[in-house]
Amino acid sequence: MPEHNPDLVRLEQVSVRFNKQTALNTIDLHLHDNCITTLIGPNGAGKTTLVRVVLGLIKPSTGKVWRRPGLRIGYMPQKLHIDHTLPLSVERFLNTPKKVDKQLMLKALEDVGAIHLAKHSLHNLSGGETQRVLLARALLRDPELLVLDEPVQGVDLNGQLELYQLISDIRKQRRCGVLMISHDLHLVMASTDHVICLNQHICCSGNPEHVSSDPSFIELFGPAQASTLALYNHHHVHRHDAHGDIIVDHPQPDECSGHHCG
Ligand SMILES: Nc1ncnc2c1ncn2[C@@H]1O[C@H](COP(=O)(O)OP(=O)(O)OP(=O)(O)O)[C@@H](O)[C@H]1O
Repeated sequence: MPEHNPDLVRLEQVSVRFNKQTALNTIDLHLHDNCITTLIGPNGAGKTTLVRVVLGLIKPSTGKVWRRPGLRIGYMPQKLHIDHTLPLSVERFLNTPKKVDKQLMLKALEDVGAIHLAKHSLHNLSGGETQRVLLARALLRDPELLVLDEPVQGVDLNGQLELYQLISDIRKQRRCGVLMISHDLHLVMASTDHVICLNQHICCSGNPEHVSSDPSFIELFGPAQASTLALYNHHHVHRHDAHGDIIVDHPQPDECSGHHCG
């Protein structure tokens, strides 16, 4: 039997220029089944542009894009743009613009913990509930690749952690690939396999611990952010002995978690 190719999307030496401005510079990127890749970078770094290239909405000025033939992509936008004067239930929203299979819709709502919201008005949902409904909509196509543009925007801290956990669970259940944009590496650390730090070009990439100690990450985000991350790492790198007492494991500075996507 031929071996299953885990690649979903490959970008090779992709550059995007708008007029004379370079938004992306020679980007190499592989997205795989069952792997969460997070894009971080300052405002204007090209994160949304990169997502749009992956979605096929922007053609690169130079470089190559390959997608698995027939690839099903579920996309969760940053914000919901709807007319607040129109009454719209969650169920109806999920059936717009095209009616979807009811079982699929219920399964998607169940997977995001929002089945109880099916009949609710979309306009009365909290920030976290709205994001769950948007995520359910992205799941309707049974995607092989989920693309999430700042999925926790407008959500309080606890809600953000819950959403990242949910994204992690969805990946585990469906074994799909995930590409998401985040502004906050320390919140997303536990729920990502691979981080790409972008500032027009890829400044550094790897597992979250590796990226957080990379000099170019520290240069981009400043030492304060990096030391918060270092603290966060230390808090989480410990085990408990038979009595429940903490045994601290000291990580090596550039230790790799050994995780390989795919
Ligand atoms: N359609 C466009 N035409 C011209 N310039 C664009 C276009 N889209 C994006 N840009 C420019 O490209 C650069 C990268 O924008 P992009 O939205 O990809 O950044 P980002 O990292 O997603 O930013 P943010 O974190 O602020 O959302 C910016 O300088 C932006 O002004």
